[in-house]
Amino acid sequence: MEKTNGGNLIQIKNLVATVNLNNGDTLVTVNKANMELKRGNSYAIVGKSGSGKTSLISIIGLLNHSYQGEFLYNGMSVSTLTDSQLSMLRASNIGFVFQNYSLIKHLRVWENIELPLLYSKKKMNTRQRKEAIRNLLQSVGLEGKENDYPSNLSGGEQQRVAIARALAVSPEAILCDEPTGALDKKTGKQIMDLLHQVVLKNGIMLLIVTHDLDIAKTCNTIFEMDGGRLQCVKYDS
Ligand SMILES: Nc1ncnc2c1ncn2[C@@H]1O[C@H](COP(=O)(O)OP(=O)(O)OP(=O)(O)O)[C@@H](O)[C@H]1O
Repeated sequence: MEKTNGGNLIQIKNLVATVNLNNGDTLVTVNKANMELKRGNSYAIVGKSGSGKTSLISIIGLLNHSYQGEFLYNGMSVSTLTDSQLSMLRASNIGFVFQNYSLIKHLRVWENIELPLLYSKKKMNTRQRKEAIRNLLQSVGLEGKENDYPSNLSGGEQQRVAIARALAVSPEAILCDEPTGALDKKTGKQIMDLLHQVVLKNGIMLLIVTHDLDIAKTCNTIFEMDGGRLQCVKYDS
């Protein structure tokens, strides 16, 4: 896919998402949202509980394809892609980091990081995967932990594994839903420092959803959601 479009990795225009409630009503979760998300930049979405943050990031992460409006990825309309093309685009280009780390408990650290490499279109042999995993562990400061199980690691260390797993496919975007939500303030700051360091180094677009304004302020741009409406409240040129 060609990487043009003025540095925009993702553009959404007048994006609307709805859910059908049990009582027959329709709830608008995302109401005419507009965003331009560029490579190498970081973005935060803040807003009250229920304001639509997760609904929006799920669409941007290609996890939910049910919306109206325009969604361009690398200048190409996502609505023209088939389900399998969307899955491949997501698996090969987007890394996810969640509040609860979402590691597979019965797999060792290195096996958790290996999983996206096995599903990506960027095929590697066993030796290349081992080398990639060693480099990834080094980049998140977890050398020597490759054979541990997630339950033997601290919360901060588990989130570092999740970041290494997100980085494994050399993604164009990393999307995080409350990445520091389960961590103390100091560890949360270390995780954000790490995220900013790896996205800058690799020219990745970082988008985080957070309740924590101090965490949001570490990003170039802050959006606020309120009742499904999205507004840009801070922008660094
Ligand atoms: N599948 C669904 N069925 C019914 N209501 C839904 C569904 N998904 C989302 N909602 C509602 O849509 C609104 C937006 O939800 P969303 O999870 O996007 O908010 P949020 O800002 O991420 O909230 P939080 O910060 O608590 O995670 C909420 O009122 C939620 O209850």
